Amino acid sequence: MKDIEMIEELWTTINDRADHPSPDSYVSSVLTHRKGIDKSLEKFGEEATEFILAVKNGVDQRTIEEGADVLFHFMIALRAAGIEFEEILTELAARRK
Ligand SMILES: N=c1c2ncn([C@@H]3O[C@H](COP(=O)(O)OP(=O)(O)OP(=O)(O)O)[C@@H](O)[C@H]3O)c2ncn1[C@@H]1O[C@H](COP(=O)(O)O)[C@@H](O)[C@H]1O
Repeated sequence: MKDIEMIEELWTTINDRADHPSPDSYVSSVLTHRKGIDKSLEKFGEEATEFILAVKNGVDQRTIEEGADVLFHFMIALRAAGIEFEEILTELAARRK
């Protein structure tokens, strides 16, 4: 599977978990949390901090795992904020030199 297709599939899954919450779903648990959008923002902040600390300790497999956590929780926060992933890609594309 191409990397971009994997990201697209994950975005579709996140939206599906948001639209059809399931008790077994981690994504649903964040998006339906009593704290509302604050839960996804809190998780994104935590994962970003963990990534920074991991990099400061030297790049290794753990750094990769923390990086994946940051991207995953960023995508959940986007959904919570009502922002389409496509909008981020469009903005990045507009900045191309
Ligand atoms: N990529 C991930 C992914 N990365 C991390 N995690 C989960 O994210 C959680 C974060 O770990 P933490 O240690 O921060 O969490 P915690 O302390 O248990 O949680 P909090 O109480 O702090 O929220 C763990 O439970 C991991 O299992 C993920 N859960 C799901 N996915 C993807 O999301 C899809 C949908 O998952 P579900 O919503 O669970 O169906 C899956 O098919 C995967 O592709």
